[in-house]
Amino acid sequence: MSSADKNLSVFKTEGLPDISSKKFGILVAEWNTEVTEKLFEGAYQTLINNGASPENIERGNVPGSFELTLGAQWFAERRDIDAVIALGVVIQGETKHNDYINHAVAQGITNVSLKSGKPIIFGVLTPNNMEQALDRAGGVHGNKGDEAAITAIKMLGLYNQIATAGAY
Ligand SMILES: Nc1c(NC[C@H](O)[C@H](O)[C@H](O)CO)[nH]c(=O)[nH]c1=O
Ligand SMILES: CC(=O)[C@@H](O)COP(=O)(O)O
Repeated sequence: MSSADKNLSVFKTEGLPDISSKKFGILVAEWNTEVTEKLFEGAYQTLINNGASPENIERGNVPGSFELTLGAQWFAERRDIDAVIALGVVIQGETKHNDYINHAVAQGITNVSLKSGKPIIFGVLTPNNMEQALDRAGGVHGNKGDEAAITAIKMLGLYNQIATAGAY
């Protein structure tokens, strides 16, 4: 299913957990900032709209998407951070460089999530061109930042469910 079939900003909010005390790290890559800033705004506002406190959302900037993994590890190592959202836009160029970045970041973020036991959300667009990027940053296909934020919230809810069930 592609983004054309499932809008990134359309999701159910029933049954979401209380995140008023949860703390989020949001990493933003500094390449293609005309898009990454839209992703950040989407992620930030979605967290606020669903109960997060502004003082519990901490932003960090990284030079490029390749650095999202290490930034996510640094955030995840902090005891007060409950979830991390990693935002970037890697646009296909003339060479295979984008492939190497995309695979490295996807695997790296997965590894940090498994190592830390915390939700580390892959909010990275990997478009062929700028038009496709903008379509997924508040355009016709919604905002990847919205999706990343709601994914973080849902994973925190799943953790509560699983951890609570095993508490007795
Ligand atoms: N071309 C893009 C990059 N390239 C930079 C890398 O992410 C990295 O910072 C560099 O290779 C040094 O380690 N980054 C993006 O986020 N988006 C691009 O389109
Ligand atoms: C993903 C990138 O780093 C990309 O912008 C590099 O472009 P190119 O493959 O044309 O060198």
